[in-house]
Amino acid sequence: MSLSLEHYGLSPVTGFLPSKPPLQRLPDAYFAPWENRLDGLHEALADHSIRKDIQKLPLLDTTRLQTTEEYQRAFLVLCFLSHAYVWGEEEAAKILPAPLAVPLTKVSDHLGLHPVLCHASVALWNYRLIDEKGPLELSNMEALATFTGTPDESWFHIVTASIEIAGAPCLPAIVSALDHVRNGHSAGLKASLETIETALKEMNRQLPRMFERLDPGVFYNSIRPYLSGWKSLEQGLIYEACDDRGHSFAGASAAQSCLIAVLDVALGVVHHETGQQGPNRFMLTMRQHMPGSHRAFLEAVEAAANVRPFILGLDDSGQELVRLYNACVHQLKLFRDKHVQIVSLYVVNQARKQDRLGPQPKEAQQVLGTAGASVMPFLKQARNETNETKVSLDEKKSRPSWLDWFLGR
Ligand code: HEM
Repeated sequence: MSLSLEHYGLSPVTGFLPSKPPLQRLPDAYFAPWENRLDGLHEALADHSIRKDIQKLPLLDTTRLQTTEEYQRAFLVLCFLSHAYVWGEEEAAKILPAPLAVPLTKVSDHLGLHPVLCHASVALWNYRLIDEKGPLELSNMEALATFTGTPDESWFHIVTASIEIAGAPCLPAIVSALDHVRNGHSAGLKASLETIETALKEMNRQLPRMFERLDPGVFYNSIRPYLSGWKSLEQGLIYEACDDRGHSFAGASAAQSCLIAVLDVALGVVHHETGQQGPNRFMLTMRQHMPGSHRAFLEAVEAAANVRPFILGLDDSGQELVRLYNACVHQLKLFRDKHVQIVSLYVVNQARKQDRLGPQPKEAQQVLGTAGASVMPFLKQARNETNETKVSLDEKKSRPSWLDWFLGR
């Protein structure tokens, strides 16, 4: 049976972004203490008054939240306040106070997320349309929440969101590609792959726009520290009045983008542990930082993934489909090429500048991302694995056929 995007709360137009712009405030005035504290967050961070303020917050009852949109807004507000609380003073906090910890844990459980900032809270649910009647595109978007109040940070969040928008047509195309393969409908599969290739090209056009208004120094020194999770805290973070143990959750990273993960599984790109055999554990962990319904969609596509085995089973008359399949994989590889350049500029070079690392490339490879990955070897391997997924006609002859794959399931 065909996968239904609607069933997973996804839109054929906006993809993993909500079909309507996110709430800008929680409508119930009961939640005003949270919303008021988020207003001017960067000013409170600049004058180091944030912890004192947050400690005065009341412990609010999340059962008053009604809709999914309200839960998403509450999650965003509580995540921004929590990261401001932990990282907002010279020494990181070790305990998240109950007025944040309790509602954040409840709201994140409801959404199928960990109680920590993630790609959904910084990019998917964090934009407004400048002209409400205007188009959903970068020039008409602004971030709802930032830590720094800088245009750079807003740009960082909305360029990321605009890549999700550019990739949205991939979702219905992936669903139809799975159906066409199941029905042996080559013409339909061709149309689906063409849509995916076009969308990936648009994603690749959006990604370098990051350079236009995001200053590397501002990103590395001012924005990035707030995106970090709790892995660098020796005992992890204790969520007061929830449980007694420390939690070492990863921070926000677009490695939690379900879009890229779903493109990988749909096209049959497999990622291994860096320099080793076996599945890439970091990428699997990132799935736990995707909203539960998005993760469920990813798993459903993964369970049904049939495009690559079908392509491998084609005879010489299927060359056009092989070419199209390779074109999609190539665009995904180009995305990772551009991403490696971005990470070199915004993370590795900045880390070197700070003298935390020596000038040797080998040492620079030890830089960790906000989600805790050792960056360069991991990203380059992911890029190479994508490239190696391309199919050559010679290779096809030595691989198991589509029928072998189907019978082996
Ligand atoms: C200034 C912009 C960006 C920087 C500095 C950056 C940095 C990083 C870093 C350091 C990692 C390693 C994992 C970790 O976080 O620990 C990573 C992984 C990743 N990032 Fe980004 N990133 C940026 C923008 C984006 C955007 C806009 C996307 C797509 C929406 C994206 C998608 C990914 C993906 C999918 C991974 C996992 C590795 C892979 O699948 O190739 N990144 N990024």
